[in-house]
Amino acid sequence: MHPNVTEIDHPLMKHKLTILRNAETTTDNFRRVVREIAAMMAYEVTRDLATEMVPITTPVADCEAPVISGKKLCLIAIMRAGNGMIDGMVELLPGARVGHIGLYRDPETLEAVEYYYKVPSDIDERQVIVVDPMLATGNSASAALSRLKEDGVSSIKFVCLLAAPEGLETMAREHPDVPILTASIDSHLNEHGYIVPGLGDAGDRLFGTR
Ligand SMILES: O=P(O)(O)OC[C@H]1O[C@H](OP(=O)(O)OP(=O)(O)O)[C@H](O)[C@@H]1O
Ligand SMILES: O=c1cc[nH]c(=O)[nH]1
Ligand SMILES: [Mg+2]
Repeated sequence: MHPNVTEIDHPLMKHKLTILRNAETTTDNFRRVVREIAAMMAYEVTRDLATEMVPITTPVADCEAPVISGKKLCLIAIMRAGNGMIDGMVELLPGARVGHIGLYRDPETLEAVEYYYKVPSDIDERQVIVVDPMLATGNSASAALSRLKEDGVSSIKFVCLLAAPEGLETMAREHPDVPILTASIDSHLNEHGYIVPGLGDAGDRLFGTR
């Protein structure tokens, strides 16, 4: 198992995940709840950001108060489904830059195929948070992380809604240095590489393409 995995244990998160898992949830509800969960995950994944004290004046007194310091943030969405999480995260992190990596999973081989790559030019100086709702075989996430490391990124975290044990194994083998935050570790992958019980195809459910 991966050395640094955090599974969020919170009733609000579990409740919202159940809405996503339910096959009867409509596209507009699915999209809205992904955005809400993503905001909660932004809160959780930034828990250890550095702060520094700055002098301010409240209506009552002068004081020193904390503000975020250290490396600037960059969110990276793995397209398509990762895009669904960006809006919720930037609501909490309005100063973050956003990059995109286009990857699709070949349905036969389950290998990740890259079709797009656009990230900020100073990506190597930023704290990077890669987001994708699904970690199934882990091939897509692993390819995205390898691509970012080629560009000199040294400080990376990975955030997903659902993780399969198989994907966590891939990440443990290929990226043990990258902390993973997930809303749930599910049971296993089925014969088509889908997470069980899962929520189906996240991209199709977000964008209504099936
Ligand atoms: O861990 P893996 O086995 O690589 O599977 C996970 C990937 O599959 C989904 O993307 P998909 O290929 O369906 O593309 P889409 O987001 O465009 O639908 C999902 O959003 C991940 O990127
Ligand atoms: O269950 C899965 C596996 C990969 N991609 C998805 O969207 N869902
Ligand atoms: Mg898909």
